[in-house]
Amino acid sequence: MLELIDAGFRYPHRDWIFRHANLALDGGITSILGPNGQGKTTLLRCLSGLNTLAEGTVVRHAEIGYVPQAAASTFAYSVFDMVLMGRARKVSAFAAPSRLDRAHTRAVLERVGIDDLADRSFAELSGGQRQLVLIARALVGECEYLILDEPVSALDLRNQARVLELLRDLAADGMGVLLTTHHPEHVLHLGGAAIVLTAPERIRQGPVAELITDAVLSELYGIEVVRAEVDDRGRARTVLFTRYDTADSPSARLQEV
Ligand SMILES: Nc1ncnc2c1ncn2[C@@H]1O[C@H](COP(=O)(O)OP(=O)(O)OP(=O)(O)O)[C@@H](O)[C@H]1O
Repeated sequence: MLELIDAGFRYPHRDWIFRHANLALDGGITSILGPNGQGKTTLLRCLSGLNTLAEGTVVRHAEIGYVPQAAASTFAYSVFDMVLMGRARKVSAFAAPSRLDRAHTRAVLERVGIDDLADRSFAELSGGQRQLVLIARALVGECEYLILDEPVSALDLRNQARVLELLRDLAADGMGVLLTTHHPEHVLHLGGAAIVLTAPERIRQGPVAELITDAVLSELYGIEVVRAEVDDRGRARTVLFTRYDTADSPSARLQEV
């Protein structure tokens, strides 16, 4: 449904963010991991059509809903209107939203768990609340592929869990889901596929179970990442932890050379 073929992107007068990239996304959940500044947002924007590739081709066979990273906002709209605006592509240019559009908006607010915020001003919300509103706004447009930039970065633990479950539900309903994250343990929980950005010409894609190993994560972040199995109500669950005493770790030595 989404594809990059020999794709390259660079900002004007800058080095390549990625080059000779080949990716094929066929639906389900795909998580993108990479260190700060490696190009995750840029890659999402290229796949969404918000940035234009410098080289190669992007193929888009799906209607895309894009959820940007939550940012400060001066929009004085109510949450309800803000989400309703996501319905725009379902409403003809000169038509007012119908009762059906309003009912759909209410249903999505409930599904995301923010119906109690409907009448609040978007500008007055916290970062986490805004993040949930932006997810609702993308969903209300009934896209086929939901692309989310760090959708849980501003959320507390319960809301992180709620959004992860929502993304799994949406994928189970047939929606493609592509997200960036700095939480490898969330990627293990979500399953599906992963994309790992290590360098402009080193972008790997594969099943989470095969690609997301201690060695790959340690290389990716330059800090030792170790997995452990814990008992989660009678079932084995993998958790990850980093070694903070990095002074003697192989990755610290690697960074020194
Ligand atoms: N508009 C721009 N003009 C020039 N350089 C940019 C622009 N936007 C981003 N960059 C640079 O491109 C690189 C990749 O940025 P990007 O936001 O895609 O990274 P990221 O992996 O999403 O980072 P983070 O995890 O910190 O959000 C960074 O070095 C950034 O400084």
